[in-house]
Amino acid sequence: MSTDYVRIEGITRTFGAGENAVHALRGIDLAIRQGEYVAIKGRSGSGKTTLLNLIGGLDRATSGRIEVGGADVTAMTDAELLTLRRERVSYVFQSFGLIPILTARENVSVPLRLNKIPPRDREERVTEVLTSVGLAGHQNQVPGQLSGGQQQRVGLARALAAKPGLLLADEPTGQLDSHTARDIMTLIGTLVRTESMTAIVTTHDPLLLSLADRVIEIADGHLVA
Ligand SMILES: Nc1ncnc2c1ncn2[C@@H]1O[C@H](COP(=O)(O)OP(=O)(O)OP(=O)(O)O)[C@@H](O)[C@H]1O
Repeated sequence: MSTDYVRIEGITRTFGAGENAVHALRGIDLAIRQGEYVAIKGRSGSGKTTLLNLIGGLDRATSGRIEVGGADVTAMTDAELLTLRRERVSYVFQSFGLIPILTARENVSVPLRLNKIPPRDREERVTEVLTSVGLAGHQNQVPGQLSGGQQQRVGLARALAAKPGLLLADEPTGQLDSHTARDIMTLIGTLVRTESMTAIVTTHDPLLLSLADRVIEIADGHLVA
């Protein structure tokens, strides 16, 4: 039996007030099963990033309810949201977000240090995730010595390191050429299965949508049926 890992009910998000109010999300209802790989498409400004930020607890909804792994994110205190992001939800960014002076290994070990994983387990896990993204031979290079695709593989390895239940990726392939972008989207699909995660990825690229299990479209803050 499949269970929902993410449950979104009646979510709205309005920025500003009065005449200047921007209704970024106007009532979103959505359920995402555990282990599902979902792609969100929509034009620029349709609300994709806003939705991802609400699911990951980086922003707060104006109204509605979001559950992640059975926990009500919309009712959490700031401290609880921090714990959620450290333990259960991780992000991959379009701009990779790696620390330039740290090697690939050191970048990947950051979330494990934050979670106070003992050094031996940490080193083992870092080797495991870097191998699973195909970077076993590049562990001691800093981001500036890696290609864009390799840097995003480090970003993915870092996101996976602490075994999150949910991976959120906002345009993870936006800075990559089409061939590398395809490799990264395929890799996310493989990792979702091998690491038994749920993943939600936004993308503008129609060619990449077919790599996800399901495609959701947002237009003007609504889901398109
Ligand atoms: N912090 C903010 N303050 C005011 N308006 C905002 C804020 N964040 C987003 N918006 C507005 O909300 C709407 C949705 O933005 P959002 O970034 O979610 O779109 P998107 O679909 O991710 O776009 P893109 O594909 O270009 O990243 C836009 O009109 C945007 O200008």
